[in-house]
Amino acid sequence: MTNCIVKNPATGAVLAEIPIDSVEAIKVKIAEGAEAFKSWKKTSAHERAALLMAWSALIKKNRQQLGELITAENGKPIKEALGEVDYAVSYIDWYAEEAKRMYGRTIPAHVPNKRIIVTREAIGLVGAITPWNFPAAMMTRKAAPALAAGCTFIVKPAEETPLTTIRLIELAHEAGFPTAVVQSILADGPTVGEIFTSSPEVRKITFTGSTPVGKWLMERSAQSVKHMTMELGGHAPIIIAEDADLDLAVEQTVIAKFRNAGQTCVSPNRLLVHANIADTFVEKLTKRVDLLRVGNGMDNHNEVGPIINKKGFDKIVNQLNDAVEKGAKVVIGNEFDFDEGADYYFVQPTILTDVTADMKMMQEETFGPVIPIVTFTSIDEAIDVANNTPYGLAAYFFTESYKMGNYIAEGLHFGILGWNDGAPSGAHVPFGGMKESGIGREGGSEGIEPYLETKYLSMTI
Ligand SMILES: NC(=O)c1ccc[n+]([C@@H]2O[C@H](COP(=O)([O-])OP(=O)(O)OC[C@H]3O[C@@H](n4cnc5c(N)ncnc54)[C@H](O)[C@@H]3O)[C@@H](O)[C@H]2O)c1
Ligand SMILES: N[C@@H](CC=O)C(=O)O
Repeated sequence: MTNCIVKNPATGAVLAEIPIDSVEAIKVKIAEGAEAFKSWKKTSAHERAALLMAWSALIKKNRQQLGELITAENGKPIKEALGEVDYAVSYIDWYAEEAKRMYGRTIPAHVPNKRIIVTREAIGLVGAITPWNFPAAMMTRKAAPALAAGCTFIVKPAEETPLTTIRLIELAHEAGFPTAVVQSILADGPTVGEIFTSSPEVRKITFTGSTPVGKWLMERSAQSVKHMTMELGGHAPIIIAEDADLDLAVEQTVIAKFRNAGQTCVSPNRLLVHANIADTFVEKLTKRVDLLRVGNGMDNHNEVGPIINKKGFDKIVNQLNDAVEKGAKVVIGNEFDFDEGADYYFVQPTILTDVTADMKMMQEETFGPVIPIVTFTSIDEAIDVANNTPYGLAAYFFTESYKMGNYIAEGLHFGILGWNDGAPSGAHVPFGGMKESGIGREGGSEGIEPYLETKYLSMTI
């Protein structure tokens, strides 16, 4: 591959053809990033904060253009894409503030004539790898804390959606960041993975993407003992307890599930509903889902965009066929609008009942607008089913009882919990997963920690 062909997933039209970086060119950029670290780490936190604020201002000024770029290359509805720009910039604003709070401490010494000072310093050059589903936010969620901490940064966006990243990096340079401090590279994943993991100059890898690729990067990085942040796949459950506010549960389920056509790491993949309210809930949910309009995200009326590519579409169809063959009932959906020649793929929002644990979608990430529903009769059973996955990213539950809510929250083994809340993400919270959903947290005061090392100085006075 010498060129990266970027397509509009809603139409299959080619948006851009961009030359990919050669291995040599990537190595040069890594060397430049490592060299730039020597002076960048010495800048003051206030100076770095000011540059982040200048970058944020330029992104806000270019909000509409960036939103349209996201919709063009990712497909999500323009309203969501503009929301993603705001979400992306909120990480920059947050870490512009956090840059100034990288506090150290002093430790009382064990003898009178010693003083001990603990400081935090930047790790070095960070290699970032990002997915296509949030081309702006997954990048700034890494770049902002890295730059705030004093690290230099080099990002490889997904081949499906590099245009947003390229534009964001241009804006960073326009804001005043030195060219070698924040860079992007364009090449296929395995090539960059190979280079990043084997480079002694890349001191940290921060990756958002699938669990198998994350595992591969971790294995390879062991050789040079790199710092790693892994934001990997998920298989979120929603538990609807018997006393849940069903209208609220329906509204929040729709928000959580159909954002980005279900192509979101925190998207619910299983809906567990108490048997006594299942019929009412399914009826209400179906009525609401029936209202969702599917189509090109540039049309403001559409709420569910296309699937990113044929590979993603085939996976969804395969899971649906498997479920139906094994006895699932289609309440709504399981319909498609696609054209392999033109290369676009839409999936109608789908609800399935009579779902069983042996169906593929109950174990694998679907990454599409599909809700499989299973029923339960006791909350302990629901918690066990919810936890029965190697993933541990997000989980949601709906109950009006504070006792029940706390009981469920304590029983769930997931990094992110939404109680009566289908949209728990934000720059100010520690986003991340347990088990095979990842290592480390992004966002919040926790999100800058992975870019810092601890050093202490012991002085005899
Ligand atoms: N936990 C989170 O915060 C989070 C956020 C968004 C997406 N995700 C996950 O990302 C996945 C969807 O994205 P995807 O299908 O593009 O994932 P993916 O792992 O195939 O690709 C993600 C990125 O990794 C690159 N890549 C692929 N193979 C590589 C390799 N061998 N070495 C280095 N880089 C490589 C890709 O080019 C892309 O840039 C889902 O599993 C989703 O849950 C997780
Ligand atoms: N949508 C997630 C990112 C993963 O896809 C978020 O809320 O940040």
